[in-house]
Amino acid sequence: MACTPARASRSRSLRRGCRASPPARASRRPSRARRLPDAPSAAGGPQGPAPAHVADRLAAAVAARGSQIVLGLDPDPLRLWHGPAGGDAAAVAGAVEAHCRAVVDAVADAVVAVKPQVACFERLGAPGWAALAATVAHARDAGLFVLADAKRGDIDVSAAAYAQGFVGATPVQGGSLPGLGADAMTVAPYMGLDTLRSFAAVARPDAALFVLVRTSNPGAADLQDEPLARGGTVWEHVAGLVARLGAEHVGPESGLSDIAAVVGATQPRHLARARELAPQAIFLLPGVGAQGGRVEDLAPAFAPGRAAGLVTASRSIVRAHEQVGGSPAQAALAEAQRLREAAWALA
Ligand SMILES: O=C(O)c1cc(=O)[nH]c(=O)n1[C@@H]1O[C@H](COP(=O)(O)O)[C@@H](O)[C@H]1O
Repeated sequence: MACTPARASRSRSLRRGCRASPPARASRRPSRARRLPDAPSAAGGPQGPAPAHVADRLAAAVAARGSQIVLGLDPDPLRLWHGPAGGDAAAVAGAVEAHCRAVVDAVADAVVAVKPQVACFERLGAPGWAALAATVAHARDAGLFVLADAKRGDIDVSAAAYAQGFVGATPVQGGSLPGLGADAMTVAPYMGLDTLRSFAAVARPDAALFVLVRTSNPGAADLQDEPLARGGTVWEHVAGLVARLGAEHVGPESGLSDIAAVVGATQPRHLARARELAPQAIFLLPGVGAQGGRVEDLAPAFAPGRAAGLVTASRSIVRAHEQVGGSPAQAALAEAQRLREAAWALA
């Protein structure tokens, strides 16, 4: 089929299909930048075409949906909304998928993204991966940005393979095989900047990386807070690397980069310094609720704008009914809405 300008302008996917693609292009996942803005916004109406840069796309979605909340999906087979799951891996994975679909359906109106914790699916083997893929597709159909929480890190070739699996595609004879199709993935920085570059080479231009900078767990202090001989701490150095890599690809509309930082909400005293070191990075803020963090303490994260801070919560939303009673769906939506309002009031 001939590639006309009109056809090529319809979508980024079509544009890709119409141009001569070098092999490196084949390693990138098929673009689905159009999905988020066409989804119903929190205010109700359909939105216009999506910006091209992933951070601009996310910022547009935050504005359209009126939410900076990320729904964490960490399904535990013994604590599913429809009851504990048992049987073989296929049966348990089926129950996990049904649970995740129900959770997404319940809270989609109050959140901008989902963050499936991939270990919770991978532990179920091949059926678990299928459940993850179905959950991702369901979240995308609900208009949500998808952040695969994989926390990968490895040397260049292996980093590329991980990235192809989550946010890219794998070049094969005669074409490429799509990966999971996530908009972003979490990565660990401790193998160095060259490995982050290898992830970024696959993720760019469509997907984002969320780099662990200062995590929410108590043991984060063991390594990340260690002082460096030349001054500063390990995590501050990582924040600098995030800023350096991110400065290469900043969204023209949002001013935010495609290299984001994970900064735990449990130690909010670090936020102002992190923001100083990485002024254009989107911050993912885990640790609210079950780990003791409070949205009210997170204001420095949002200094560059509303989309610069994403508050992620898993247990406090999905298990809200265990605290307040009532139906799991209603309790989850109420908690997600409470978080949304608290975060929105800060920016
Ligand atoms: O990258 C993450 O999402 C993450 C980073 C971090 O510093 N701390 C942290 O708890 N998480 C994730 O957040 C989820 C737990 O969230 P809660 O249930 O809300 O505490 C798990 O999937 C963790 O892997």
